[in-house]
Amino acid sequence: MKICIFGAGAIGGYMGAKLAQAGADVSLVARGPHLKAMREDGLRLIEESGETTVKVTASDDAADLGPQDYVIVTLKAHSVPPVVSKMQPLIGENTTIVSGVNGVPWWYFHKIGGPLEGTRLETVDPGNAQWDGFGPDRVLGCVVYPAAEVIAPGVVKHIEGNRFSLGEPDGSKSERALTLSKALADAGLRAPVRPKIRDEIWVKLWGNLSFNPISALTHATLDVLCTDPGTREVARNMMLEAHAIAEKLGVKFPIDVDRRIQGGADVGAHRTSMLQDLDQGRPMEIDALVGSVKELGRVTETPTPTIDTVLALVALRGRVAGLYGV
Ligand SMILES: NC(=O)C1=CN([C@@H]2O[C@H](COP(=O)(O)OP(=O)(O)OC[C@H]3O[C@@H](n4cnc5c(N)ncnc54)[C@H](OP(=O)(O)O)[C@@H]3O)[C@@H](O)[C@H]2O)C=CC1
Ligand SMILES: CC(C)(CO)C(=O)C(=O)O
Repeated sequence: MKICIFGAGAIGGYMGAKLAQAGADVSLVARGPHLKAMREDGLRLIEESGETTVKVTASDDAADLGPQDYVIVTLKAHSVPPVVSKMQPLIGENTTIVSGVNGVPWWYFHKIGGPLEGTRLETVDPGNAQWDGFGPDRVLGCVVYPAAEVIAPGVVKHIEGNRFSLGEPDGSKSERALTLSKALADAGLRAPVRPKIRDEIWVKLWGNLSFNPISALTHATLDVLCTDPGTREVARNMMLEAHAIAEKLGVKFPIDVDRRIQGGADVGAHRTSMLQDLDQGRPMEIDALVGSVKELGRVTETPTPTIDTVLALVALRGRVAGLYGV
């Protein structure tokens, strides 16, 4: 079974190293100095349990790797649409595409049923690049829980977590989902196949939607922004607006907003990924994490005044830094 990880940075590098260590037939698509280092010296993974270096097949050209059984996309959300055409050599008749990207996935309304079936989302899939270029039937949903970082070219530091929840858009326990789940489990990762992957997407999204832009605007860590009375209230209002949208879409939340905020506070003095991107001059994932929820507000005719306000502020912050909308 051939697995290609497209965008093998922090998350893709972590997953790729674990799969390679377990002897899976895995290849990585990356670029720049990180690719060069992985090719020359292997991929080094630093975990709490120790450090390992594994030899990997890596390229910046999908044509070197050929058709795959699974392509796991671990790019930042805004990096995917521009590379859909570059990914075509990886896609054969039965290739499954796993979307390991934060935020509202582009395939959200595929096989959801009801009047919104097939709705496309411009914020995450401008011009329908993924919908048309991959085809939604290939997609297996994924919620990424681990935290990791590329700390030097060719070196990935795992911070915490090993769960990649998988789920079919129609909720079925398909053969392709179970097969990938087993391959990931054999590599020491947790990959449960969920019947309602959208419910899990929303619980994760609750945090990314609110904590990430608030941290980028205030430079506060999670423990601070989740407990400061003012920013906690902003996060709470954003989450309640998102809750109203999600409920109209049939989502059932297993926890309430206060528990979700407490969960954020418990993570401690963590700088969210959006704040790290701002600090390090990398494009910010604003559309996938915040703009997409505003778009879903319009789709479901749900008011999103707090989300709109925070989006306007963080979008301008990103533009002023040259890291958004350029
Ligand atoms: N990191 C984390 O802890 C977590 C991340 N996530 C989510 O997972 C997704 C991936 O994030 P993360 O792993 O942090 O991102 P990274 O930026 O670390 O990884 C993406 C990698 O893809 C490379 N890349 C971009 N474009 C191309 C291209 N055209 N060809 C080849 N390589 C390319 C990037 O290179 P370059 O650096 O040169 O741009 C980078 O190495 C995001 O949606 C994120 O929100 C979710 C949970 C936690
Ligand atoms: C902050 C956290 C843990 C949840 O919003 C996260 O996923 C991120 O940093 O992007």
